[in-house]
This record gives sequence, structure tokens and C-alpha cells, in this order.
Amino acid sequence: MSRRIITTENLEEDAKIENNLRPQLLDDYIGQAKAKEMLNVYIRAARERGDALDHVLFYGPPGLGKTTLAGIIANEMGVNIKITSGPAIEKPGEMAAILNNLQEKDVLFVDEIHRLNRQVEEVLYPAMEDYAIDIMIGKGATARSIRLDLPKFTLVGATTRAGMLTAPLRDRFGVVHRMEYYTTEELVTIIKRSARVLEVGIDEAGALALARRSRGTPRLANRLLKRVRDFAQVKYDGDITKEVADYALDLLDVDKEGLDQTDRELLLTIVNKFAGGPVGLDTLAASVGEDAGTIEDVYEPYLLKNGFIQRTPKGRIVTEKAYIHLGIEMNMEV
Ligand SMILES: Nc1ncnc2c1ncn2[C@@H]1O[C@H](COP(=O)(O)OP(=O)(O)OP(=O)(O)O)[C@@H](O)[C@H]1O
Ligand SMILES: [Mg+2]
Repeated sequence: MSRRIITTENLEEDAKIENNLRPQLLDDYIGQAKAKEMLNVYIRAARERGDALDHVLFYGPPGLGKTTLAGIIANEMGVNIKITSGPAIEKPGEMAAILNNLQEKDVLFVDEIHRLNRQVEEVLYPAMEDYAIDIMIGKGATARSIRLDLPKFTLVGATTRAGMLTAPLRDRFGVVHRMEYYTTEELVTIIKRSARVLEVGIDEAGALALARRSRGTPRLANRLLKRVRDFAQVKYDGDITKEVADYALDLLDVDKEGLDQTDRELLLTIVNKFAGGPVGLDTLAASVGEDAGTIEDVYEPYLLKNGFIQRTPKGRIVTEKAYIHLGIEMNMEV
């Protein structure tokens, strides 16, 4: 599939503005009320005890604010954050070195934690549980393992694929939180805040138009804001109104429900090639040329949540709502 404006992946162009737009404090973090409340209590308790925060795992679709929350945790705890990711650490020794370099109470953020390889992951078990690592010294008959104490640290893990985490790793997190899609109101607040940071004017109706098409995802809200800002600047007098937003978003092919070309293609494939379903995930994946895991974790959750498709024991089916949205008559032969 071609790269889409609405992809929730972290594109390079986002990285620059994302860092500016990231809230630094829990109070400025919008939405995810449950996570905020819980973290607020745990952080205060840990600080009062002078202790490190318990290990935290965030999971859920991309762009919902996992990395942002990890940064906020470090900030609120008043400690450093070391950022790495599952695929970046190839050898157990590399993980050991990272752990060994942490200071007391520091946050180690491991993104895409489900992609750690087995040996690297095993270094984490004693590290998370006992704040220690076992290092092998020597070879063959003279080899022995020594235990090295680590500072008390906090591991913050993030994953879009919670199902791919091994049980021993998952069980070592004291706090496990599923990230939720944002409501339109929450996205409006985020968009207005981002507009202030980017120093672009936006009115209420403009913010609402953007929020509605952001697929419940702050990353998309920020990305669309940035694109629409360009249209406002070049084609209008600089401020983002509903008119500018609608004009730009139509050109960008994001529809009123926040669906883009890829979403519609997915729905249309089920309708046209599989008579509306049910169709199994793997069959569907092969048919649209996407990886099954990506469909399941990235594209499908939003379509499911908003009632465009349903999961049945026999596979995915397209709902009446989707037919109506696509403007296709439902074939009622049964
Ligand atoms: N609650 C929030 N309030 C304001 N802005 C937010 C919030 N959550 C996320 N954002 C913004 O959305 C963007 C993406 O967030 P972030 O990088 O934390 O997502 P993520 O869940 O880590 O995504 P991925 O799974 O792709 O790593 C950031 O620019 C951030 O500023
Ligand atoms: Mg992230």
C-alpha cells in the first residue's frame, strides 16, 4: 500500500515537530484520564518515599502518546530518561551496559519492547525484579557468573503488539495500561494547544473539523494541523477556519469519518472480493498486500471501534454503517 497521510507511524517529518508539541507535564497531557490519575498517584507516592517508580507498560495503537507519557514520567519524577527500542539492542551485553549506566531512579524507555530478542529480554528479568544482572566471566570449565547490582530504575515499555509480549516479561511490569483512542473534544484541545505552539491561528470550528478527521489519534491531529496550516498560509489569509480545514482535508483525501484511502480500500476489498465478509485476517492481508499484524494492530482497531467492521468467529465482516458511508447498497441475498 502506498504511504498515506493518515498513517499512524512515526514519519521522519513528524519527529521534528513532535518534540516541540510533546507536553512535558502530566497536567498538560490531555485525555487518557485513567492513566493520568493512576500515574499521578504512583508518582507522588514514589516521590514521597524517595523510591523509583514501579515498571510501567503502555500498549495500544501507534500515535496515542506512549512515548510522550514516558517522557512525562521522567520529568515528574525529576530523573533522566534513556530512550532505546527493541530492535536497537541486539546483544545481551548491550542491554547490560545500558542498565549499568543508569542512575538511581532513572527511567529506561524501551519502545517496541515486543521486538527484543530472547537473550536480551532475559537480561531484563533479574534487572526488573532484583535490580541486578548476571554476567558470565571466562569460558568453558572456568566460566562462572557474577551478579552485578544495578541502581533502582524504572523500565517504561511501549508496544503496539501487546499480544507478542512473553508472559515473563509482561508479568514483571507493576503497571500495565492500555492506551485509548481520544475523543473529539480531547483532540480539539490538543489541536488548539499545538496551534499555539506552532503560532498559527485556528478557530473553534476549524479545530473541530480537524479533530473529527484525526482518527482519535493525536499524532494524526498534529500532522493534519501542520498540513492544513500550509493551505491556510498559501491559499487563505493564514488562520485555520472550518473552510480551510475542509478544503485541505478533502484534497488530502481524509473523509468526514477520518477514514483515508487505505481504510476505504480495506473496506472495499471486503465488500467487493469477499461479498462483505466474513473473511479471515490472513486472506484479507494477502488480498490488500499488507502484513496481517499491521492490519490487526494499526488499521483495524479504529474501524472496529467505530463500527465499520465487526469481528466474528468466521472472520471480519463489513457493517451496514460502512456500506452507508461508502455509498454502496448492501446486497441482502442470504
Ligand atoms: N495526550 C496528549 N496530549 C497532547 N499531545 C499528545 C498527547 N498524546 C500524544 N500527543 C502528541 O502526539 C504525538 C505522538 O505521540 P507519541 O509519540 O507519544 O505516540 P506513541 O504512542 O509513542 O506512538 P508510537 O506507538 O508510534 O511510538 C506527539 O507529537 C505528541 O505531542
Ligand atoms: Mg512512541
